Amino acid sequence: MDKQAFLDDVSIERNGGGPGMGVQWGVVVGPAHSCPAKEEIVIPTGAKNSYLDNRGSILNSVEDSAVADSSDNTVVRSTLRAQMTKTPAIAAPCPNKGDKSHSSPVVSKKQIFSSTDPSKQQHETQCSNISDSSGSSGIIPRLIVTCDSRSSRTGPKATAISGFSFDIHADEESPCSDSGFGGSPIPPLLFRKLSNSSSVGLSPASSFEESEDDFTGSDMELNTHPAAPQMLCSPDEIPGSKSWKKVKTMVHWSPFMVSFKKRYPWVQLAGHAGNFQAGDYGKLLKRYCECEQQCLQKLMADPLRPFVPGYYGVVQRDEQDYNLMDDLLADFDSPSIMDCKMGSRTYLEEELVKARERPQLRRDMYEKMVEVDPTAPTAEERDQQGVLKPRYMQWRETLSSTATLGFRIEGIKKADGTCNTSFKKTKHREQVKAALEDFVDRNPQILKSYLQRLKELRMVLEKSEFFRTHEVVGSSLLFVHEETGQAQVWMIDFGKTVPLPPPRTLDHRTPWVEGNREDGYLWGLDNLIDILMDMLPGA
Ligand SMILES: O=P(O)(O)O[C@H]1[C@H](O)[C@@H](OP(=O)(O)O)[C@H](OP(=O)(O)O)[C@@H](OP(=O)(O)O)[C@H]1O
Ligand SMILES: Nc1ncnc2c1ncn2[C@@H]1O[C@H](COP(=O)(O)OP(=O)(O)O)[C@@H](O)[C@H]1O
Repeated sequence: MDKQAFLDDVSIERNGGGPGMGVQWGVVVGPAHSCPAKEEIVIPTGAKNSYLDNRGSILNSVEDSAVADSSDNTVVRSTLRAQMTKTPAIAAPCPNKGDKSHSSPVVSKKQIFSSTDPSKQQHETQCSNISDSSGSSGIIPRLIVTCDSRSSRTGPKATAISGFSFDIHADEESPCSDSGFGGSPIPPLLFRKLSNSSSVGLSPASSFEESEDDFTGSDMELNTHPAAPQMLCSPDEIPGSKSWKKVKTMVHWSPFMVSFKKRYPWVQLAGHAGNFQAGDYGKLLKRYCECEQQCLQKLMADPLRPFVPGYYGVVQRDEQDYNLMDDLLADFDSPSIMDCKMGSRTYLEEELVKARERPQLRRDMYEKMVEVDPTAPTAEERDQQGVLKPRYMQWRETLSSTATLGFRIEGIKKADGTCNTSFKKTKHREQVKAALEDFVDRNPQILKSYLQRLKELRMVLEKSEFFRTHEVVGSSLLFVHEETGQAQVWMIDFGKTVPLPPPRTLDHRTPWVEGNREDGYLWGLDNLIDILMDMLPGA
């Protein structure tokens, strides 16, 4: 079986049998805040799709596996692992796009691959209708004031309070930055990021299991369902366990000619739940966001190309558009992963403007705030049980190292299976250093590899036309290494990376004042490199 069929629509064809014969789907679902799967639900093949759609919020970090039962029926079991991410999303519109729906060009698979050729990329930037805010809106306070405390909250529907719209259903918001800044309406309960401190977030330092391998049928048609990156997961499948490998070896030599090839574990460390699906082998589908599409497309023709996931265009699955990109974990067997959100600012300037024009109170953000620090909300905010998104974002920035170092750790998952997304208060240099030391297990080789890669990245960033001409906000560096010493870093998440109106450029180091659009990305990278240098033996 080729890679194409891998992780595509499922049909298992036994020798002489029809598609789907004897297939059952066992979906193991765990609570969103804990990694290991808990409860098992067997779903008939036909029902799987809608089930998965409905449970999109738990569809991350999953893998495929197959076993052959004693009666020679091939059974595909799908284990859905609760993710380390935020709540579900259906689409991911770009910043400054009022319309959450979109009609993007959907390309065929042939087209997808031709789109990787930068010379053929003719798609003009559509995301550039972002006004230059400098000087256009008069005096703009850096910190957004909260609502009038005399206002009352009247119920679950959006309510106007002293000129603010109370947006109780934050879940209705776009994951691509629009939300809470006067964002546009989208279907209810579809979008929201799951805070790692919120009730739907992850428990800190949780551990989880990963299936090591996967299977393909070389002599039979086997496609896994697109909506379900899957894994087999049972309580005894602890990391490093070889028992499952044995089963698969057995299947490999079964009369059904199932063959296996190496399958890597996939983990989503941060971001919006339900945003990702498995693509063909080594590829990921990320829910479509026009801004991200534009960025990735341009990046394929920029010197930064080796530092971002390969991008293959827009694909449609179950009437949903996705950006198809490389899965950066594909070349790793047992990776340790870290997501660092770069920059000194985590919201776009245009979002501030929107927030002033159409302020919306966010109860979910208020709750996330209170969960971390009950004393954080002002009296007014307590009264309103809501905060404005910019206020929340700025609070997060000053609570963490974003404001002081220009980056923050969002999550770490180590090869030993432990994961930690509880870095909201990791603020000071020494705290960050301790977390980084733990991440690399004080392994100087890994440290050096990371440093080399980051220095290369910095060099390329400094000469990248793309970087110079974009405000890069909310983008992360994804660190991936394994014990062998292999260590890589990539830039990911361009959902809030927007072009500047020509001929403006940024140096990404100048401190931000509203209007200058600076994002502090390189300042953060300088600090990150400096801390890592400090960790070198003898430093
Ligand atoms: O990390 P926590 O504290 O949960 O806060 C999140 C992050 O700041 C998200 O930024 P990022 O996407 O850069 O991770 C942001 O998404 P966007 O600004 O992208 O939309 C979420 O806004 P909402 O999606 O509006 O909830 C916000 O709730
Ligand atoms: N190309 C990729 N390859 C592997 N993992 C990825 C890739 N892109 C994202 N991830 C995983 O998903 C997480 C969230 O990604 P991100 O793009 O920030 O999502 P969102 O836009 O929902 O915030 C990352 O922390 C990482 O763990």
